[in-house]
Amino acid sequence: MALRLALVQMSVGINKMDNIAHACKLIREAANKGAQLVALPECFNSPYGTKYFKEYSEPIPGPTTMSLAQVAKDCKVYVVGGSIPESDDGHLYNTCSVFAPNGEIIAKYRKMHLFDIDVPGKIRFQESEVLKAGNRFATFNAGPCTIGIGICYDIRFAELAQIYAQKGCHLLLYPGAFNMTTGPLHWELLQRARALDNQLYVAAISPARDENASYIAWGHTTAVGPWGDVLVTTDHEETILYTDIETEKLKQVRENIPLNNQRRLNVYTRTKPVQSQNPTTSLKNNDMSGYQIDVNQHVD
Ligand SMILES: O=C(O)CCC(=O)C(=O)O
Repeated sequence: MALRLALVQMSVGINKMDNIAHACKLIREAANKGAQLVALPECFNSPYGTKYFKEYSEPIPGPTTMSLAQVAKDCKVYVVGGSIPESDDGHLYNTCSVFAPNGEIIAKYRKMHLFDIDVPGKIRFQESEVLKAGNRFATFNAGPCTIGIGICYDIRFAELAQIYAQKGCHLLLYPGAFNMTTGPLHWELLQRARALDNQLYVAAISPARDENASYIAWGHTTAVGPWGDVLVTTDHEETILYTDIETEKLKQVRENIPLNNQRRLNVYTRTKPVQSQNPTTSLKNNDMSGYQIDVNQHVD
């Protein structure tokens, strides 16, 4: 049994209500073409940028998620609502809501790894200046599939994908908006890496490129199979991509290359790190300071 997926690479402008209406129109179009699950890009109701998040933010439920709930119900499809700037209790989050075909919100995911990078002369972006990171995983079931959600920068963290694989996910969906610096080399590579090392499906959904925006998205919405193969991809214009998720494929790949029976967990046991010598150097949002592998340990 397969799940028909639609990945909506939509154009996003500065008018929030227009963005919402446009997303709903494209969801209807995808549903009419037979999609059972329709996924939107990161930050689809707002331009992407720290200066926009507060102005475009809203609570959940709010105008954006209520519109998506209605269209999910009208079209009887699952909707993965990309992400929006969410306001809650004085904080802002980058949040994805998921809607069932009856319009109910069945999952909510707040971006866990905030996009803070500095590539001198190319790009500096600090989401943590305005956003708070989420701390919860989000999975849901759609037909034969269990699906895990991450948002954009989250795809760089192999651990998140691995945890979702352990939770039984067949497909990981990453609404994202890579840029003209990291997109060309990293966007597809990261999707293939996460798919291949966990032997599952991965798809990443970008907004279409707007050359006049302050943040220029790479586009190239893509879906990758459990063999690491690109199933469907595109350039940077607005479009909807379709692909089928076949859970049986995971079984086949995992039988052919049985990584899950071959892991040497007893050799690479994880240990907690010692307390940082200088607490001021510990990273924001990294409240556990991570776990690290004890490289001196060996098992005879
Ligand atoms: O990791 C990257 O290169 C881009 C990440 C990003 O754009 C985001 O998290 O929104």
